[in-house]
Amino acid sequence: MKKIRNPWKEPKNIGEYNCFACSPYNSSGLQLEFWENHDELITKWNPERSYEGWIGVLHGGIQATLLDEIGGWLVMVKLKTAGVTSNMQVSYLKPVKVSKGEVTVKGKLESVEGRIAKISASLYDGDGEECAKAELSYFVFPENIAKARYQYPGIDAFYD
Ligand SMILES: CCCCCCCCCCCCCCCC(=O)SCCNC(=O)CCNC(=O)[C@H](O)C(C)(C)COP(=O)(O)OP(=O)(O)OC[C@H]1O[C@@H](n2cnc3c(N)ncnc32)[C@H](O)[C@@H]1OP(=O)(O)O
Repeated sequence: MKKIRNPWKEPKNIGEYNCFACSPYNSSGLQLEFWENHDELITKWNPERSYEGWIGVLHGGIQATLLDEIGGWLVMVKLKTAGVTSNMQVSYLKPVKVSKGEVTVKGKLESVEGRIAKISASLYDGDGEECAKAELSYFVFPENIAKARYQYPGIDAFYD
């Protein structure tokens, strides 16, 4: 698995880079990191009880955030541009027990039709069981727009 570099992780971005899911500077956020494994993008995250909905169960909104974020980074790494989520459908298959520890989220590009990228993503609990999955549509911007408006730094910035 290849580690993906976070191109915005620079002290000069403190206070500016606040993504709830991926900013290392957002103390209220998930502070996700990413890896690439062939056609998949992967993140791992250790839930704490403060992210529960029902007792002991990871809140479904947090699960949706994890599934959405893997899509955002997949667009940046695999399609080499930036996009925004235009649609996502989540299926919650089994409760994610916080006590089972680190969850793993994997995303994969399914297709690109015009400006819409279709992405599938799955969330696995600490036992490796698939507990949620999503079908995502991302509206993908041309690279020049991504660079001009979305701070997209270009693909080389994601690799050491
Ligand atoms: C300091 C460092 C910080 C770094 C910071 C990093 C953060 C790193 C996080 C990454 C990971 C995020 C992962 C979370 C993902 C979400 O959470 S995204 C947020 C949730 N989603 C949204 O907010 C989307 C809301 N929906 C929409 O904006 C619109 O419905 C959609 C999806 C853009 C589609 O709209 P549409 O009307 O079908 O499309 P349209 O208006 O034709 O085009 C949209 C825009 O693209 C432009 N465009 C499209 N195609 C072209 C083209 N070929 N040429 C030029 N312009 C074009 C259009 O001009 C238009 O621009 P504006 O008019 O808005 O200025």
